[in-house]
Amino acid sequence: MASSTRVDLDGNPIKPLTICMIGAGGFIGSHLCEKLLAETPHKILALDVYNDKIKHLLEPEHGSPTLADRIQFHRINIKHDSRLEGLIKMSDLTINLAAICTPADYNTRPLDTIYSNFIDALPVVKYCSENNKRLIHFSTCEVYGKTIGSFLPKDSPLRQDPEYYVLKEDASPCIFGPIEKQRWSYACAKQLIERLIYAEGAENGLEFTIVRPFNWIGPRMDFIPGIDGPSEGVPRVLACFSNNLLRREPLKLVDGGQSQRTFIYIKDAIEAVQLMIENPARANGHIFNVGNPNNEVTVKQLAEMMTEVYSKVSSETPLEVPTIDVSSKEFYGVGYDDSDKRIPDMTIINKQLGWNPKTSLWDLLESTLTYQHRTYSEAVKKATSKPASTS
Ligand SMILES: NC(=O)c1ccc[n+]([C@@H]2O[C@H](COP(=O)([O-])OP(=O)(O)OC[C@H]3O[C@@H](n4cnc5c(N)ncnc54)[C@H](O)[C@@H]3O)[C@@H](O)[C@H]2O)c1
Ligand SMILES: O=c1ccn([C@@H]2O[C@H](COP(=O)(O)OP(=O)(O)O[C@H]3OC[C@@H](O)[C@H](O)[C@H]3O)[C@@H](O)[C@H]2O)c(=O)[nH]1
Repeated sequence: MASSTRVDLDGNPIKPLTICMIGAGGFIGSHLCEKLLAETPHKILALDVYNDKIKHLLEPEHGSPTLADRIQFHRINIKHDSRLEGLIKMSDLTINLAAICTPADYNTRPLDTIYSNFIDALPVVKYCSENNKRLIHFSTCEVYGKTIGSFLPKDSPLRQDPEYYVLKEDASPCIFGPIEKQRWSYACAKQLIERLIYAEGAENGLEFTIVRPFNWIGPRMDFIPGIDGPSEGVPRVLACFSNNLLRREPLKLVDGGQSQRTFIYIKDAIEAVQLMIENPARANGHIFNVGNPNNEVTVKQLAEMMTEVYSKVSSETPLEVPTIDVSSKEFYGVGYDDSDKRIPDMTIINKQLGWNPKTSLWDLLESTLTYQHRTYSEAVKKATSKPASTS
């Protein structure tokens, strides 16, 4: 529990903060709220349109009354709510997590995606800048787009050279596909809001930190279609594959599952965010990659590992044919495109905050799939065994 003698990385006492957390009810927000309440004295003004994932923190009867005293939920849609500026003014720090951030939306709802990731973030940046409030803004690793290496001939030896694929905050270009590949609507909107925040820092002195998460995964990520989200909804890959495993269906590999990702355990990643919150002098003015370069797999390898881990934690035998290939057009529709490979360079975050990820892919999948099995397996069994309606 929080003690009055907590110090930052330079040995200075950490002052209790009031934090305006926008998008606090989502996957990352729920873990950040949990950690800040458990380990720090900070107060949270939690803004979101939903609060299901933080309900356990808001109700004193389920948690400690002292924890619930330090979090206040405000059901606010930041698109149109005049309370936003007041809440930012009341806080020492604003953390903006709100976004449409599932790839299935980028090419099918590009307008909503651009509005959510650029236009809706504008007032947040403006209020922080005008009121001299610090901002931690969540961007994405997708701003890098494709690697330089992906444009080299398939057999070029340069493809093996890290210079052609490792993603560096202060050196790598942002490479997106053509406009008709609407997949890039999200990355492009995130890039423009990064540039705007950076410019507010340069011209108006805004104190900011930009976070580029590289595939953070863990419990409470997205939803299981037909259980706690729409039946036809397409969440991110962890939830898609969890859903397939829970329903004993083959896992769908988009375009053969050849794209590569590095996955990081949410609990490791949240430690980096806490360091940013509590070390403003080291974090202000920086853009940070937050990922685990040691956990790289192709999506096909991820599917195979998840199948093995799920079989272990559920004691169910895997399917004889555990995966099937599906085209991206069939799975996501027209305008889909993909990032080929995402390895974060860790130099800047290491130097500024001394942070390193810890958890291996196997271990993080084991704890996450144990959670998925415990949380959803009964509900999925019930849903799949329901007799057809007779009315
Ligand atoms: N999880 C990852 O690996 C990952 C990777 C890259 C970037 N990010 C970024 O991190 C942030 C948080 O991601 P997440 O994984 O927690 O997603 P999430 O969808 O679980 O959380 C986003 C939250 O924002 C809320 N929100 C959206 N629009 C809002 C609005 N207009 N008003 C109020 N609330 C609104 C949603 O209700 C949701 O609870 C996003 O900006 C996302 O782009 C996440
Ligand atoms: O069922 C599925 C789902 C997804 N996939 C593939 O798995 C890979 C990862 O897909 P995810 O849904 O997790 O999303 P991506 O990694 O492409 O993008 C994510 O990256 C960072 C964030 O900004 C967002 O959370 C999201 O854009 C993609 O190659 C996708 O095509 C499958 O093969 N099968």
